[in-house]
Amino acid sequence: MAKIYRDEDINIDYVKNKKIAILGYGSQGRAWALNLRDSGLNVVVGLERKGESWKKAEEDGFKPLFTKDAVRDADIIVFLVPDMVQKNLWINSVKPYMKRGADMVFAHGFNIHYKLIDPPHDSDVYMIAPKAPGPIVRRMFESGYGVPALVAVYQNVSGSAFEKALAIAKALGCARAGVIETTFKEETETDLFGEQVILVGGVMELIKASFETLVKNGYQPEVAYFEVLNELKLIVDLIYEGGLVHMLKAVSDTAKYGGITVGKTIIDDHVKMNMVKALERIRNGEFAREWLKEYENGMPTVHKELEELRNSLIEKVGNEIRKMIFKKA
Ligand SMILES: NC(=O)C1=CN([C@@H]2O[C@H](COP(=O)(O)OP(=O)(O)OC[C@H]3O[C@@H](n4cnc5c(N)ncnc54)[C@H](O)[C@@H]3O)[C@@H](O)[C@H]2O)C=CC1
Ligand SMILES: CC(=O)[C@](C)(O)C(=O)O
Ligand SMILES: [Mg+2]
Ligand SMILES: [Mg+2]
Repeated sequence: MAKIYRDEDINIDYVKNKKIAILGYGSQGRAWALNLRDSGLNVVVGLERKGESWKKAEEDGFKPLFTKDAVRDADIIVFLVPDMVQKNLWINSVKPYMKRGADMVFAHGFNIHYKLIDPPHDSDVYMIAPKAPGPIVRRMFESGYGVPALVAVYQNVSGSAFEKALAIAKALGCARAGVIETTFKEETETDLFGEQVILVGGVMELIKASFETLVKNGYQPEVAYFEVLNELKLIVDLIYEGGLVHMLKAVSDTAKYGGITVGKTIIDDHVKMNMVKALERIRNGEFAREWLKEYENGMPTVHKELEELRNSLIEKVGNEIRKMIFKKA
């Protein structure tokens, strides 16, 4: 079994008096900046322009700086802007201004693994990848818990890159849950696989397909919404709390039998073959190349699909239902 590091295994002193520049104040950036500050670390937020993120950081009590000023005397530079943006930020606003030998830190291995960024040879390069969306990283920290994270070292010039990665993971609250060592390759490939095949892509398409099937066959959209979307969270909560058997114990025997037998006919060998194909495209770099091109063309596919989703029945019905059921009685 993989070694799981927890708070008591980790010494935060490795990053205690270092100046940490958090570049970006979005999903992960805000969570990192706030959690690290609350853990007593020296954080500065670096941004490219005085826009929404700048305002948000100020509201949270930071004094943001332009990237080049934030990195000038930083010991640790954390890249928390979108993956497709990191290369340009690195070339234009970090590399020419950073202190020699400053650490380069990532929350996902994409830019290093696919060689978009070529880090200087005298820098430690490591990663802390929280396995949760940014707002949850913050929410769990505030409630005294944490989300799990993976840490990895790509370059260890100082000899203490791994210890620093663990220290940051602890300051993020992740070692309250558990921190596991991985490589940039393993984190990048499994993270992309997870989000494409289940977390984002798979779950979304299962929800859409089952909703459409019910509605097309004459059932009320509201009934379909409760069945395939709202209750999904409640079932996943049971799996999260206690595993698959725990969930199966909570549902009826009818659901157990139906789920066990029919589930396999839905997620059949053909679907598993598609999963292997998706993994193959991640491993051979085909997905990364395609995504880079999509990004360079202005993300036409992403915009088109989001627009279609916004106008879809499941979103319209869901928006109305959520207004009702999340309103305090
Ligand atoms: N979203 C998440 O919960 C997770 C993200 N990650 C990783 O964390 C990193 C950051 O991702 P997110 O937090 O999702 O990013 P995000 O999309 O929330 O980042 C937004 C921030 O980047 C800035 N930004 C956007 N475009 C920019 C540009 N062209 N130049 C300079 N700054 C720009 C924005 O002003 C904002 O401050 C990525 O490597 C991602 O893979 C890892 C785990 C989960
Ligand atoms: C939230 C997370 O871990 C993801 C799905 O991998 C991501 O946002 O890239
Ligand atoms: Mg992830
Ligand atoms: Mg991801």
